[in-house]
Amino acid sequence: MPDAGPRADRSPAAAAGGGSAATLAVGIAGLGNIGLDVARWLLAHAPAGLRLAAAGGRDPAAVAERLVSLGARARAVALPELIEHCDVLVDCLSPEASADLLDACVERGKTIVPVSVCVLLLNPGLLERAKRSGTRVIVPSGAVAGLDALRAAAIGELRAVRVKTSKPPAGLDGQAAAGPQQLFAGNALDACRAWPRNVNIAATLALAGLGGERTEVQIWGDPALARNVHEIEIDSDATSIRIRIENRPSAANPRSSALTAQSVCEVLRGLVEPVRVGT
Ligand SMILES: NC(=O)C1=CN([C@@H]2O[C@H](COP(=O)(O)OP(=O)(O)OC[C@H]3O[C@@H](n4cnc5c(N)ncnc54)[C@H](O)[C@@H]3O)[C@@H](O)[C@H]2O)C=CC1
Ligand SMILES: O=C([O-])CC(=O)C(=O)O
Repeated sequence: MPDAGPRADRSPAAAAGGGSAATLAVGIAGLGNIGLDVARWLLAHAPAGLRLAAAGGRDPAAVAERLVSLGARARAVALPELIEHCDVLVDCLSPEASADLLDACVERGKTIVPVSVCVLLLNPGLLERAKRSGTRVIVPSGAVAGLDALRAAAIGELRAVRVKTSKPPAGLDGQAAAGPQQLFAGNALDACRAWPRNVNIAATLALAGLGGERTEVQIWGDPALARNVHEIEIDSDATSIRIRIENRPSAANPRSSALTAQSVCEVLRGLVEPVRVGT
């Protein structure tokens, strides 16, 4: 194995593309529902090697107030500056704001963890530029399960990936009907265009598997549901998988499942934990 030399930095910060400090500085863009949950976890439970260094938003004064209310000593900055203050940028913005931030960050050679995955599917140039510049993009599993097996199946002949998302009306901009109602049927690209805040899991499945054009998506509103339900079918030459996920909606934003923030925390934990379980 080639010797990396005496100056090679093997710290978590270096592995994440950041500086040489022993502690990874995490920046959170958007202290909304998911961003706040991730911040709370970092403040209360972050493993050694991770710290909340900064948060950014449209209004830095409002971000500063939120940080104070959490008892955090992290910096509050404007969004474009956030990347300067962290090794890992967790992007918890809604899609319309996330596109601009990711565009500014993909050439900075740091690590980005974006939750609005539809933005990546709709702008494939972002991932291409990130690859060229050595910017690491870690797409969290978010509200979906089964990506480990999907990625493994994609090594072989992946034949079909289908996802049916059903949410209570409050999770779908209040679309109410007397019974279950189909709101969309088509591919993941068109689903992301039409429902960018609601089908990030479809975008994630598409990136891991068959791509946006071949990943089949249905969206249903169902007033009888109390949870966000995702039914996934994966067929390949090696396996047939059926997954049913029943996610508790977040109290602060019923569109987003509580599992999403936990998934981001698990990504962050994985950056500093030597032991990894699962693909
Ligand atoms: N990957 C996944 O499985 C999932 C992804 N999501 C994505 O996560 C996103 C965030 O979810 P939540 O935290 O629940 O939403 P939220 O609405 O509570 O938070 C959104 C944040 O974006 C900020 N923001 C919105 N527009 C902005 C603008 N123009 N400029 C600057 N900041 C702006 C808001 O101030 C807020 O801090 C969702 O919009 C959705 O796209 C949601 C659920 C699952
Ligand atoms: O949180 C969920 O259950 C799914 C969701 O909103 C998304 O995929 O964007």
